[in-house]
Amino acid sequence: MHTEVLGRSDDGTSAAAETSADRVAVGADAAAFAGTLGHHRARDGSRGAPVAIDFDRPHAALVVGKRGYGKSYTLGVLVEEATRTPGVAPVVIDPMGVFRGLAADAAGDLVPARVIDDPTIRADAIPPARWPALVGTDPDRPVGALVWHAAETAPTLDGMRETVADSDAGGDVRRAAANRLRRAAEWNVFDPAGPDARALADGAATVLDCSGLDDAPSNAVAAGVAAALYDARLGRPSTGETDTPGIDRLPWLFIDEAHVFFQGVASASLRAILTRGRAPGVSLVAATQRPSALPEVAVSQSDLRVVHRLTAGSDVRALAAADPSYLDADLAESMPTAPGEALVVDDTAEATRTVAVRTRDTPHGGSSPRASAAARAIETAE
Ligand SMILES: Nc1ncnc2c1ncn2[C@@H]1O[C@H](COP(=O)(O)OP(=O)(O)OP(=O)(O)O)[C@@H](O)[C@H]1O
Repeated sequence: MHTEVLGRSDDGTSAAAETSADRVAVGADAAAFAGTLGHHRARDGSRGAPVAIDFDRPHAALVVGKRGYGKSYTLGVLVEEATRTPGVAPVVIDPMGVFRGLAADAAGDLVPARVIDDPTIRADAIPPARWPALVGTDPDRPVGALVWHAAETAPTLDGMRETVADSDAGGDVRRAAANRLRRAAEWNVFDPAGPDARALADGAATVLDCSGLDDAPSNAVAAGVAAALYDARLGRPSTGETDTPGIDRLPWLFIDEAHVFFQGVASASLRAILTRGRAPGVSLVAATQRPSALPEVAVSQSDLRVVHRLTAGSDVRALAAADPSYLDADLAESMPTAPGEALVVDDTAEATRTVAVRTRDTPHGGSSPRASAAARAIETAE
């Protein structure tokens, strides 16, 4: 049965800008650069032809849906497929610790993946202007201004703390800034050695487990990793580095609970990928149950939208704002009803498809614990 590849036009090209991926694809089997998402689902519920997603060109994708309808599960399917695609470097920001199963044994082809339990970034991966917000202070107040100055002066958190200690600001301001930076040090996410874009782009998927971190340090990790991957593809040194750690593979950054990151200090780095990532070949797949909490640019810049069931009017409206003319029915009326079912809006082919997303080849860790399952387990043990 013919596989339809979403995100790719009939002649095999996509709307995305030319990148070095073109060179990789020359003479190669185009199917190797597409990943199976599932099958077409007809109106009567019957299963149609396979549907794949294009991994040859960079894309900006959204996966949305209310709790329990398969958003994280589908993100996992996409990571599995990206990991099996040559020339792609998948990196997952995992705020809930539900993608750890990607590193377990897979059914079918290997899914080479590693989990990093304590992700770190360089302090200077966060632009100085964003340091005050990161540590919860106002850049227009003396404490925030001192934190900003420290970030401009020193590339490491230790160096920033020294700058604050040595400053001639008033005692209260100095103490308050020192306290903020001490708390940031307690997050244990700042390390002058990390992350290395080349290590992240060695071909295996990397899952950055942020489940032990609050929103602010999780945002710091996402911002630092996004900036490192973007800079590496541009072949320019990340802040503070002297060499140019270019990477050949095309990074795909997968972010679950994306609203947390678009509302935090990571937002600017994610927006940069959305608006300028195609030329250097950096892709973003953002998943959220609350599309209305994303900035408008996250919806308008996405060229692939995988829509699981959504019922809140504000969320449906946020997506409908990007509703293309080729979506023939009202988005609310086209909403999938069952978990694992999705409406895929493909701007490249200017088409929508109803897809039954395939089952995971690695264990999915997202289901909520259920009392009924616990009771059954206790009964079996007795
Ligand atoms: N394509 C699928 N095939 C089989 N089962 C699925 C599929 N998609 C979802 N499910 C089932 O639905 C459950 C809920 O999916 P998932 O954990 O992805 O929900 P979610 O929308 O991400 O919710 P949350 O916001 O709580 O993370 C999964 O644990 C799985 O059992």
